[in-house]
Amino acid sequence: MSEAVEPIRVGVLGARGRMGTEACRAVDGSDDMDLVAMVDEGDWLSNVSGADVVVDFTTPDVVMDNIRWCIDQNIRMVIGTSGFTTERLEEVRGWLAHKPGLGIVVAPNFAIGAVLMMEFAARAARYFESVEIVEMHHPKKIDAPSGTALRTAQLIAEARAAAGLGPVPDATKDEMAGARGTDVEGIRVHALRATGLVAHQEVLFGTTGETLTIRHDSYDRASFMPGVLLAVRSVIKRPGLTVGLGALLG
Ligand SMILES: NC(=O)C1=CN([C@@H]2O[C@H](COP(=O)(O)OP(=O)(O)OC[C@H]3O[C@@H](n4cnc5c(N)ncnc54)[C@H](OP(=O)(O)O)[C@@H]3O)[C@@H](O)[C@H]2O)C=CC1
Ligand SMILES: O=C(O)C1=N[C@H](C(=O)O)C[C@H](O)C1
Repeated sequence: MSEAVEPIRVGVLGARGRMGTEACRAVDGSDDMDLVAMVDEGDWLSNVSGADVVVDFTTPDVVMDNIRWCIDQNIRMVIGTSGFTTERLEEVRGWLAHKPGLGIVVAPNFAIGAVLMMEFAARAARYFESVEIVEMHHPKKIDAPSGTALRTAQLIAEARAAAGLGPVPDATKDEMAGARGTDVEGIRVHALRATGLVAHQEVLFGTTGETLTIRHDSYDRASFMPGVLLAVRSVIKRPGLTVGLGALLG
């Protein structure tokens, strides 16, 4: 006789937001998960204390407090909220060092196509002297550049450094503020906002006589949900900090 497996108890932070609403629906529709708490601004964070895993889709200004609290309560987390600079990731890694066995997944983008776009960009980076990132989102997005663009820039910067590439060539001397985007670890990132968009990104590489453009489009937030569920299932048996969904895809 096989033993019955207990469902994973999941709490969602930012539950009334665009992503939180979708995540609650996806968790609720999963046979192996129970949605045990839906928390939004103004609700008690302690409502998630019975959860095995907390999913966070809030805002960059509150996510670090949420992480600190969940780590203190020994609750695993799956974090989709943006704003994770290298410094923030290091801070979370430091907190987790005191809790061996506890796992957190920070995924800048849960869409499979976006994960591949980042991987392909990291792979291409060493072959092109020039690279710029253009991220395009709906106008209700409060942060810029996007978490996906930040992560892509980090990965490209790492790959360039490993290949011994110098700075991206750019003769600009006379610049109106913002015209050349923002500098993320030496990579120029441009953020566009327009009604009708959901989440889109292009990475443009250039070298002598050719360019390569890698583009990903999410047209619907449903594109993120298989990745969210995969991360919830994975974090149960994955201690430490995992950055990006790539490591969970096999
Ligand atoms: N990793 C990924 O694949 C994806 C990540 N994202 C990221 O997820 C985040 C959320 O995006 P989105 O759903 O569009 O944004 P929304 O603004 O729609 O949702 C955020 C929600 O969090 C709530 N909130 C704010 N503070 C708290 C708090 N302290 N505790 C609990 N809830 C709180 C907000 O409430 P109120 O409105 O009342 O302030 C709001 O309901 C963003 O950082 C976004 O970039 C988005 C899509 C995909
Ligand atoms: O706010 C959004 O919508 C999105 N946020 C994430 C990000 O900042 O990269 C992921 C995706 O781009 C959608």
